[in-house]
Amino acid sequence: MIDVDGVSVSFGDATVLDDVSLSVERGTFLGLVGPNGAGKTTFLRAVSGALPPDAGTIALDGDLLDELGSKAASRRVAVVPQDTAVSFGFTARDVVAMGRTPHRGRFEPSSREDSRAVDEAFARVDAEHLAARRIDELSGGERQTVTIARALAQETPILLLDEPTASLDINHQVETLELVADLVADGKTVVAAIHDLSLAARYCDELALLADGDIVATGLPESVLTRDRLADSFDARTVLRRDPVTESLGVTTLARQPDAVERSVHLVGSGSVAARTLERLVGADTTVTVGPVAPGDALAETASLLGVETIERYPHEPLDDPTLTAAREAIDGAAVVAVANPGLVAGDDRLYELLAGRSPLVVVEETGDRQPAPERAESRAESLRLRGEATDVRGVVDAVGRARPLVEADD
Ligand SMILES: Nc1ncnc2c1ncn2[C@@H]1O[C@H](COP(=O)(O)OP(=O)(O)OP(=O)(O)O)[C@@H](O)[C@H]1O
Repeated sequence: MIDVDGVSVSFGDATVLDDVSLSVERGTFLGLVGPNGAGKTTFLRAVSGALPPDAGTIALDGDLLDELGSKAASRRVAVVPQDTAVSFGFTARDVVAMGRTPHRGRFEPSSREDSRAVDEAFARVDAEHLAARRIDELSGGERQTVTIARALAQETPILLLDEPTASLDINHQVETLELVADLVADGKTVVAAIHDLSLAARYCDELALLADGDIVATGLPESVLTRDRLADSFDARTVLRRDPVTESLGVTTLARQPDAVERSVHLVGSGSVAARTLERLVGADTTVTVGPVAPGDALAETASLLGVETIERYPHEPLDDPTLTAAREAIDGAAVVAVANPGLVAGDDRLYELLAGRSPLVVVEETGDRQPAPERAESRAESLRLRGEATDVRGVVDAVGRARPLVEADD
């Protein structure tokens, strides 16, 4: 068990960890998440004993770390650091054997016990084929595997990993975290700094969110990762949903818009252009309403994930009166109306009538992705384009910010 109590660490004037407390039960996989520079590496270095804190205590299974001595601490905690320094000329086996140093006297040769631990570590990470290779000739991912093997050869009850998946491809990310989860199932206690929140939520038993020098939340992934907390800690707008395959929490980060545009926008349209338009508008802090749109459409699904108020319509049927009234109110109430896919929208007579005199209007479409529309709809779409600010999806926030009512619409 790891007990961190009131730990503070400063570098010069900068306080990186400020009175941080955290307990990790034995046999737990704890994911340390938080923005760049939050202090995750510093926290791991403090727990490993490499960086004595300025204040507070760290205890491993009840023993104070600063009273253990470095060799005894190295028999309790192994570290897989973020940047693996390349030891030129050493073989992978030499590197893994270095994990045995805490178990030997200073000038003691390696024992049969050491050899067994090294063999087992290679077997555990399925990397026997790398043992004779030179470490400086391995790929980043292979080197990472060897570094994990070195930590396993250390045979410690606690393992700390600093961004273990950072340099790995998607298969190796999952393989590495599967391995770590197996080690935890076998009784190891693991703390890992992980940037990928979806992977962290999928594999970790618990998460600790570190931001502004303190742990702002700990607990089950779904209780720690909330939209509001991610907005506060990462300054990110996110969509959270349960992954249908893994059933764990998936986190999608919306594109951050440089400037907030605090205008109310009503978005009419359908399909992926409309969905991506919505993503950008929500990312820019506009107050958006959506519709009418049929359930199951990409726009409707995105609106539901983003918690955006949506007017629904029956698919493949003319707009009924209540839906039309709701749409008229939303369109009249918004500062700007955005139309995504004007060719499709203009094909709907009643919808087109709602939009025809509306100003200001932003018309969003992707060149090369224009929906072929029947002749009449195409000429109406052209009139919408002429009346409004025409833009592609990437430019929509700027266009909404610029859009001003046409003078004739004020008459
Ligand atoms: N040895 C050091 N001397 C001075 N400042 C340091 C030192 N180590 C870390 N810092 C500073 O402490 C802060 C936290 O760094 P740390 O590496 O712990 O963050 P992190 O959460 O691991 O970041 P990242 O996600 O980018 O890896 C940063 O502002 C960093 O510049």
